[in-house]
Amino acid sequence: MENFWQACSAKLEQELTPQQFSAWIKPLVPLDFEDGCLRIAAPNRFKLDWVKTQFASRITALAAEHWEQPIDVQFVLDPRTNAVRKPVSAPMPSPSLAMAGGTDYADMPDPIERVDIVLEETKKRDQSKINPALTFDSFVTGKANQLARAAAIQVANNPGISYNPLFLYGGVGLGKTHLIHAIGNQLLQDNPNVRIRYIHAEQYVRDVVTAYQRKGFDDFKRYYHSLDMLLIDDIQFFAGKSRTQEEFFYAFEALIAAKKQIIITSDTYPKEITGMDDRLISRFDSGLTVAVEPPELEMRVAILLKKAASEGVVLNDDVAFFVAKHLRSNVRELEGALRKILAYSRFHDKDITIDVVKEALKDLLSVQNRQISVENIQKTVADFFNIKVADMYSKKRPANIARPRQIAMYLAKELTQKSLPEIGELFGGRDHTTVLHAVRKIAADRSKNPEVNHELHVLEQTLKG
Ligand SMILES: Nc1ncnc2c1ncn2[C@@H]1O[C@H](COP(=O)(O)OP(=O)(O)OP(=O)(O)O)[C@@H](O)[C@H]1O
Repeated sequence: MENFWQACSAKLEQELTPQQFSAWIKPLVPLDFEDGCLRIAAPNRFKLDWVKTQFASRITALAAEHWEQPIDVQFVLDPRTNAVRKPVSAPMPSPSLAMAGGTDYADMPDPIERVDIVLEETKKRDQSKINPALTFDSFVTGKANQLARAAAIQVANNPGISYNPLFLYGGVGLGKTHLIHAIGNQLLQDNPNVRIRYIHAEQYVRDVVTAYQRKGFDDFKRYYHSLDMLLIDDIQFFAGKSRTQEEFFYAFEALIAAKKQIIITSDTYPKEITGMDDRLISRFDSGLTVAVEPPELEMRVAILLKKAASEGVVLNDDVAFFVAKHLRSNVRELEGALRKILAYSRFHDKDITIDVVKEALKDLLSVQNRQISVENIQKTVADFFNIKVADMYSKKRPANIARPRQIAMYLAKELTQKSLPEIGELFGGRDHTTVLHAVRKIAADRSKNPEVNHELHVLEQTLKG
């Protein structure tokens, strides 16, 4: 038995990382071997459960190899630990771990060991660069992101199996980074030992440059190729960086072949990324590609209410609607506005009313309104759809003109203070019912069709500058 355990330990030491080996294998003690049954003791219930789920099959296989027959390997709680087991009142893990779920420490008998494990998990979490605050729980769902969220949950539950790579794309501040951190958090919660890494593409480029300067590509490769999950954010930053793309290609191939999960975000869908190697583009599209759309009004309201509640503030619905109606571009902008409102109301010791919001967001709202005139909208929409500005006021009605004109009317109603008759006047003296019809039609299309929503979002962003 001793011989087997020595050989088995040596083998596992080669196969595992030093941290894994010393955390999980070193503390195991072989107890006895009788009638083809080997009993191995773990020092506490936490390690026992972990070893059973993670390493039992490998150790059983090594035992069968050693004795050249099937061996019944049983993992038990170390009897000596049980004898000295006392009630525990050790400190709980750090709030960040608790927030993200983390391990259930209640069963751990030894306070020192408990602290060790917490420290080890904290170190792993730090290395992973996963932000514990960005979880599925704190992610508000709506039409705009429900598909992306469903895909993210699927991947978090079946990493490396369901969709690989998962490619999330969408405009700035729409929650892509949040979602991929949420996947990472769930994985770390399910298995604190998982080797996972979040990296922004710009950092990856810098790492490639450093590896190049220090001739350290072997270490670089070893590290990235050994991960269980790689989360890479804003991959459009790889554009034109051929050496980075080459390295990433190797990492991609190695990870996918080993059924390790890759998750990528970008500001646009794979084929639209410029300056990217074709073989990478085709690989980005080989798993599942999902868009994260700009949030619709109800979702913007829900986000404001949730973010305010997490700050301990109950926001009135009318206030949330006012803010959501005026700030349409993205969630980051909403968060910034909320921070301003909360700071303003605290500083002036005032309740949060619409008037207070108008005051607090004075600059932001005036920027929103200042640049946008109906003429500006007509020109931008005409450019976008490649028609003449004159077609905005003309009586012509072919679809390629009528639709952009309706979109321009909708945007004029949404983004300016003009009334329906005023807008009608500016569109070649049309009746206000024509404008109303256009506004309703485009609003309905927007709520049903993510592509229309995306198109309008692009136009709004362009108009807001
Ligand atoms: N659905 C959501 N629910 C709650 N918070 C959200 C949601 N979407 C975005 N956020 C928050 O908005 C901020 C911006 O989101 P995030 O950084 O994930 O955007 P992004 O799509 O990655 O943008 P970029 O392309 O600029 O990196 C973050 O603080 C994030 O937590």
